[in-house]
Amino acid sequence: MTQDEMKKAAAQAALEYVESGMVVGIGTGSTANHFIDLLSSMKGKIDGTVASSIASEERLKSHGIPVMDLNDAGQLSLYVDGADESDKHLNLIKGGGGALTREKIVAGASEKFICIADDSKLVDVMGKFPLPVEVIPMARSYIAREIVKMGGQPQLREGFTTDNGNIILDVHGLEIFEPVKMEDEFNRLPGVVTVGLFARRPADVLILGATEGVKVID
Ligand SMILES: O=C[C@H](O)[C@H](O)[C@H](O)COP(=O)(O)O
Repeated sequence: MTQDEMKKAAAQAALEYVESGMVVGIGTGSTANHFIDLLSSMKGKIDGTVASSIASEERLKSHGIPVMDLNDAGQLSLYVDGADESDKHLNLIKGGGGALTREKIVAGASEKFICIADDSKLVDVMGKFPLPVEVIPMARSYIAREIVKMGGQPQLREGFTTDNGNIILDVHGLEIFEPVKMEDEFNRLPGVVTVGLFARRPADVLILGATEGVKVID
């Protein structure tokens, strides 16, 4: 099985959590794209979706799947999204595609968060994947200096602007032993919009595609 086939297998397994009449929160990235493509077979049964990025919104619409504004949707039953890394407690690093802020909002507004990934994403200690931080452009240098004081090596994601008009600093060299504490430390810095650590709102279920089949951790 290729890595992409594992992602698709995880996305297929997540479809089982979708029930008639639900409004489903939809993540961003290659694994979420598989989920969107598979969800099109159920588009007549669900009440709609809320997208976490412009890219996902466009893909949903291209399948004729209705997309709602989060402000009109109320609390969502389900959120399905990928991740860049997960630990065994289902704390996540997200934002490799730069969609972390809207993803964190939609995840926060959802009762259940199903994370779908291939099994290479499950790690003992997070941080090998550079931690994305969305930053207001005028705060770029200040936040970069603060990150260095915290022991990280920030790198500007060149030529990239988020859906919210901000920049991303990818932080290398971290070993994340206390994810909640680190999420709070980043959130305290004025100018940080969102850090891609999902520890205060981790996933509820992790579905991993693997060569030997799909594994579910909850
Ligand atoms: O901003 C992007 C998201 O957080 C993605 O969920 C994450 O980067 C994983 O993407 P992929 O499913 O392409 O590995």
